Amino acid sequence: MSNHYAALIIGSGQGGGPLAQAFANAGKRTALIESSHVGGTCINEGCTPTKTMIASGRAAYTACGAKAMGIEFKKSSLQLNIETVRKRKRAIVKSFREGSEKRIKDTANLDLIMGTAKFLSSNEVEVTLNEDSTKEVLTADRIFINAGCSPGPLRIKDTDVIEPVNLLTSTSIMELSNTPRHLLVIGGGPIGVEFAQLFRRFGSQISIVQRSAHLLPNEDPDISEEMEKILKEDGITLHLGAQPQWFSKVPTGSIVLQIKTAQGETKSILASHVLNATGRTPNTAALNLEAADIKTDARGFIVVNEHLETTAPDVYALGDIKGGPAFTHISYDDFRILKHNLVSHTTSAPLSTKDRVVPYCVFTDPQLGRVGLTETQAHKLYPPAYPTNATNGTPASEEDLTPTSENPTAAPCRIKTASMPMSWVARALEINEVRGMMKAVVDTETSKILGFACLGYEGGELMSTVQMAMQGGLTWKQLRDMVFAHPCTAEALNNLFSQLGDD
Ligand SMILES: Cc1cc2nc3c(=O)[nH]c(=O)nc-3n(C[C@H](O)[C@H](O)[C@H](O)COP(=O)(O)OP(=O)(O)OC[C@H]3O[C@@H](n4cnc5c(N)ncnc54)[C@H](O)[C@@H]3O)c2cc1C
Ligand SMILES: NC(=O)c1ccc[n+]([C@@H]2O[C@H](COP(=O)([O-])OP(=O)(O)OC[C@H]3O[C@@H](n4cnc5c(N)ncnc54)[C@H](O)[C@@H]3O)[C@@H](O)[C@H]2O)c1
Repeated sequence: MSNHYAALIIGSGQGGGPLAQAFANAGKRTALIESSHVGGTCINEGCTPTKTMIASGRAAYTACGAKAMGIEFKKSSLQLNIETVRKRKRAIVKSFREGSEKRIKDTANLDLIMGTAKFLSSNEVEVTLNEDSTKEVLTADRIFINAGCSPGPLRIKDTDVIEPVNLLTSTSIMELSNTPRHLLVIGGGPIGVEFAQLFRRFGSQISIVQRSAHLLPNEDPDISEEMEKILKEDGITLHLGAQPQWFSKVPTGSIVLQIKTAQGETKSILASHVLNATGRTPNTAALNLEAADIKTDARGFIVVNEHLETTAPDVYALGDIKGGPAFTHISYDDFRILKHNLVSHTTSAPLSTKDRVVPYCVFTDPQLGRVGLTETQAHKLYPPAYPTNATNGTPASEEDLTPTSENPTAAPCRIKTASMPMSWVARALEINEVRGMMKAVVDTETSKILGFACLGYEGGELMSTVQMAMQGGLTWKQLRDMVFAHPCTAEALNNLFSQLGDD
């Protein structure tokens, strides 16, 4: 059998699996190489298991809040059975993975090869097979890299004093058979906040140490502050703007992290376990990218253009390994772009990643659904025509922005925002889910909605509703005046956008 393929895909992540099937279904001989398990991070270690476990956390939260809704447990107290949580998580992961594996194995023209790929040149890959460590050399007309990312190293001094079983990653934490007594979460990104809240609900004491001034630092500060308020209400201790110094251990066995606080003071935090949630690094080490002259950026991510082409001819990268937004739906959209451009061969213009809308949802409870520009980003994109106070960084006042004979070009800022607490939403009050807020960013010149955030119950769903409106070209005025079914959460959009005026 020839070792030459029309398409060779490295990694069966959220883009790689479907892309392999698309080539094979188009009659192209295709190989999909996977070093670990089919389905990649999302199914095995990312979205699927975390959201399954978070649903258990939600059940605990709801049960604890049931009394306020008039439902009381009379005989037994509430207890966590982590073994059941873990079993349920494993079963769902297994069913998703086996489903993907079956679809791939049932596809004609597609060889699934379990092993680790390494470039020998831009059209030659050596695979070390998992089964017996033998090596095979494969060649291909086109090669696609969908090898993803892994938890990055924890760059704090004296990390080695922590017993390996107590130094957790987003993967190992989901396999614990006991909940940590005190979990110290380093990093306040999506992984940090989701696990912090989950394990708080499972009964752990939680501290988060976040280097930047806010959790989820890419959000507007008012959204991050609302998230911080919610997590504090849940009993989580936050150390924001804190610089971790070094780890040590006390005779009782507890781990101690010394931090410099935002105020410059030294503080010690005691913990039983540490979760490293400081970010993920691309899986490029095994790939020998130099042999194919595939360039990476300063952080090690593969450099691609808007058509996902790397610096090597006929070699493409998709998903997290190319940097940028690291989400399942983005990896899948990369697949759509490549399929359109290289498999479907439609006569329409090639698709690209340029100006792609990137929605996402952080699965805390309540969720944070976000799409489009934040207020901070919108102001950068559309600065006021006459930012009088730019020198001291404060926004120009209405007066400063009124055209006068001295300042004829003065113009008000075209960006406006509307926000309101979830406690104003009838549906939220009825179901006793009033935590959070929603916020929209609009362009007053075009009436376009530029961005939307909902930190609220099922916030991802409301965000998706607004996303559809944005992508369909609806204006904020149309949403302000649209008839939504009462009492759905979406009817709150009438109230939110009414704040921007009734003309
Ligand atoms: C804890 C956690 C929670 C997450 N939650 C969400 C969420 O709720 N929503 C969301 O959109 N995203 C979430 N993500 C991110 C999401 O999982 C990724 O963005 C998504 O899986 C896309 O990954 P990918 O397609 O780039 O590759 P991956 O899914 O990472 O797959 C890469 C595959 O390549 C294989 N591989 C690597 N190197 C080689 C090699 N040399 N040879 C052969 N095979 C190789 C790997 O074994 C892996 O199977 C989460 C991530 C984590 C870690
Ligand atoms: N619901 C979702 O969509 C979801 C959930 C989980 C993960 N993800 C994806 O996974 C990716 C990785 O998530 P993540 O949270 O690990 O990474 P991240 O890079 O988003 O966040 C890491 C945070 O850790 C902080 N940090 C880094 N080093 C630190 C240190 N030494 N001390 C204190 N703080 C430190 C950073 O300031 C940053 O805010 C995300 O980009 C996201 O796209 C998505």
